[in-house]
Amino acid sequence: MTLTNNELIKIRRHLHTIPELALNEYQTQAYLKQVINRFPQTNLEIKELPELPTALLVLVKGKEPSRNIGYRCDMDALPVDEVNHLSYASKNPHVMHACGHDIHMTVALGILNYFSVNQPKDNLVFFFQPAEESQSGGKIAYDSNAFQGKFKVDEFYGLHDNSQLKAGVIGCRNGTLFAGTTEVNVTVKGKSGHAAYPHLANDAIVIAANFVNQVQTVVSRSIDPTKCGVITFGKFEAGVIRNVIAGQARLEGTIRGLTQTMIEFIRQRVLEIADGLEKSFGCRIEVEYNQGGYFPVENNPKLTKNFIDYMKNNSQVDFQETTPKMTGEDFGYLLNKIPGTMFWLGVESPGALHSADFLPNEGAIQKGINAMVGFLNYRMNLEGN
Ligand SMILES: CC(=O)N[C@@H](CCC[C@H](N)C(=O)O)C(=O)O
Repeated sequence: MTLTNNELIKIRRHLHTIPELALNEYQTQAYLKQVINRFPQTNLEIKELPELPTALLVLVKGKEPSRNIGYRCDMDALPVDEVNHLSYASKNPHVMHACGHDIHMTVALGILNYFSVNQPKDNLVFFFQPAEESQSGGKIAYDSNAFQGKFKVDEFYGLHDNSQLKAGVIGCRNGTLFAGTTEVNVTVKGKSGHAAYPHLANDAIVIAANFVNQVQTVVSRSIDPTKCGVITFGKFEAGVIRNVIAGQARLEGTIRGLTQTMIEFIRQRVLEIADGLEKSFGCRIEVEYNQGGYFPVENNPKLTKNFIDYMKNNSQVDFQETTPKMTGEDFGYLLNKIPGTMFWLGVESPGALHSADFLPNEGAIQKGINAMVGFLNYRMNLEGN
């Protein structure tokens, strides 16, 4: 059976109702298996990973394989409360597919469905990856030897949806597509006390507020204005009640750069600022970093040239060359180990990625499938590359 556009949309909508956070994608995995089990099984083989139990690897055996081509999509969602009133809105409280991974999985299923019906020349390895938003599922899979033996991958492709591109547009560039990131957790340890006696306490909220303000100068004052860096703190927790001075504050954020050197420079400046504030406020500030697999996403020059040439010269594809973006992706880790290409699929949403009103245009799904099926067929017939 070949999935129709209506069936693809039903699949995407079902996935949208069952969003799950990183490493908890059990309902999602069960549903993916249910869909894949309806495809012709002759050339398919499914593998699960004990080290990453919600992942799914699917091998499509080729007719005359000369290589294994990987296609990766991510499965997890975000802790966001959906505001769109949709018949297929999230049924899992406080969790939403606000980054479009439901679209990513549907496109992957569409491509997999096509090649389960039309046997490819090469072997194809589909990787349904948990934990892209945090915890680096791609890194866990690679480090636990997921891509070995029959499931070895010689080159990897993957997409991310883009709310700013028109629905169905394929965007890409050679070189760096996305930034590398480092998660940063900061704990400010002051001294709690009575709101009326600030001189006897050491207010962690005041210190943390100073910290947030001072780190803004790293990007604006310490970095060459022609280069890119980001520091965002998305979470700030402190205090228990209005009339007790908070003794502790905790911040969670992300540091980003287009190169590893930039990321390390920002990390160093943040430590220096924390050090300075410790001295001036007489407190303790603990800074922890975790880069995991969020390396800059570096597209392979040769494979990406092939990809862009195909997309540009195909009259059915609306292609746009894009600039690097400060979004992160643990596909950067896989591309650091295995050559490949990441690209954008336009979904033209009124709400941005990661926002509660993210609403991708589903017209992008079939276009993304067609573009990638066409590219994979072209790639499999390219000799000597
Ligand atoms: C495409 C996208 O939005 N990816 C996430 C990746 C998160 C990386 C890591 N957890 C961090 O926050 O640094 C992004 O936020 O860009």
